[in-house]
Amino acid sequence: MNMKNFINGIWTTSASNKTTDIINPGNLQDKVGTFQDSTEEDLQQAIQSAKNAKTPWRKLSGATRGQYLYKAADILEKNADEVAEIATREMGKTLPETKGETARGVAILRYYAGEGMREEGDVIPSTDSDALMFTKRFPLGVVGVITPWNFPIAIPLWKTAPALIYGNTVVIKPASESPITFAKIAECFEEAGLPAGVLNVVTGKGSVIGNGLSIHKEVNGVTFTGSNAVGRTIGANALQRGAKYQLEMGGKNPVIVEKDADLEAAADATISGAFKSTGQKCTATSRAIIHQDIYEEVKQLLVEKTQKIAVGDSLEKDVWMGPCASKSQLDNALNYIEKGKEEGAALLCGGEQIEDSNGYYLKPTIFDQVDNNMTIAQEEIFGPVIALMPYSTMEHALDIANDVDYGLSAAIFTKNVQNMLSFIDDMDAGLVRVNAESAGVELQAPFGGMKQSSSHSREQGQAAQEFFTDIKTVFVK
Ligand SMILES: NC(=O)c1ccc[n+]([C@@H]2O[C@H](COP(=O)([O-])OP(=O)(O)OC[C@H]3O[C@@H](n4cnc5c(N)ncnc54)[C@H](O)[C@@H]3O)[C@@H](O)[C@H]2O)c1
Ligand SMILES: O=CCCC(=O)C(=O)O
Repeated sequence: MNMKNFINGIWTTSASNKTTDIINPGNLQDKVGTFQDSTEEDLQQAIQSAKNAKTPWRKLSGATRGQYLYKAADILEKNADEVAEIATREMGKTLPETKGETARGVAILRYYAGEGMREEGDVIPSTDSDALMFTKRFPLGVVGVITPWNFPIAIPLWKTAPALIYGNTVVIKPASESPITFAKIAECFEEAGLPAGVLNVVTGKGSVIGNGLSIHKEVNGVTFTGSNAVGRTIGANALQRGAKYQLEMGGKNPVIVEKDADLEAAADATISGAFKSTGQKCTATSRAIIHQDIYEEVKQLLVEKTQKIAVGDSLEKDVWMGPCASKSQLDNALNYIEKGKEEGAALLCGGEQIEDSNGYYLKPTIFDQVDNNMTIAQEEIFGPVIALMPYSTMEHALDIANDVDYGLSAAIFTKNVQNMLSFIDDMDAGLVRVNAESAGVELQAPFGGMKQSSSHSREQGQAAQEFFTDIKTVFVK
């Protein structure tokens, strides 16, 4: 597909007359399509069209806006196989994973469609007995949405759907690795009859289009998911001009395995958390902190299970782990592996690219003898690499787990209630999971990180209302 920008309800080519190719990272002969290498002029048109559409859209009832989302959900459900296959070909996640993600996208749309009928304010008793005091929520106006490639369906939808239902209009810049996936979703909104200008899609370089959204004075709010380096700049740009912003960024997520845990279940969850989606989830497990008494046993289990992982073309049946999403993702993971070896960690398995393959395939990798000061224990790798570390007491485990700049998600495996409670209270992470892997976000619950993982806001569930609306306190007498 040769994707165009979607501006004011029309699929439009960029003023640059330039496009960029998208190549399947699992099969370098497979050209998935092209996208527009857009300019500031294209972005300006998209923002203007979102601005023109914002008052009529805001004036519709929430229930009416919800009907568009319900229709888009039905169309996405009908097109699910096509959307999932494009997503797999663009960013390399396996087909069962992208099918699951498409179903999640449908559910996100339906959840927020229902939001159009739910309460949006509180009545607060006034000190004046003759007065009525209440709060009412209002949309921000034009919202800029900047998204990564690793959840190319769910993340754009968990931002766009609440933005729209609460009455905002949207200009979205999807990641350059997975824009066609979002074009397919935009087509669902188009087919659902969404009024022109309410949703606009502009592709291109992050430094031009993403940055442009963050500095444009007509963009009232910016919601970003991606790396910390980029997020910091976007936040600073938005703050400087007084726009609302929300940043969801990286993680360095631990799993703690206590000696009383079901070790098989813990090992399975560690493998799944670390290597599903080729380790490219913000919630991926990248550190396994294991009680010293069971360390060798768990290590053995992890290595045995990892050696059985079928790595290959994500469109093929029975493949469990696909390629890295791009050459730069592969190179980045390989650099961290080299760094791990240089700093003295011991490679237990993996650690190298799969030669003779037709894509960016990396063997799932486990490191032993990792010190928490090592780079591989501190920095987000965003690839299929896990570092194992032993601990002696629960306090020690939590010290190791918390000794990083990030605080997105964390898991523990234990049968001991006191350990569970200590973990829930003392683990600095926005998502803490007990006897479950570190990845796994539910659309109806708040999601976001502590420390450097987030701007301390939350996405999804009802929490999304906090970002996508402003509150007015109304006093009537
Ligand atoms: N916390 C979360 O919810 C969450 C979810 C998914 C991914 N992530 C994080 O995302 C990262 C991986 O995604 P990525 O590689 O796409 O991240 P990225 O920061 O490189 O890109 C994210 C988006 O920002 C755009 N961008 C790039 N440079 C920009 C600039 N100068 N100004 C404005 N926009 C710019 C990109 O084009 C893309 O659309 C990881 O760090 C991962 O942890 C976080
Ligand atoms: O990459 C970040 C999102 C993670 C997620 O959606 C999940 O773990 O389910």
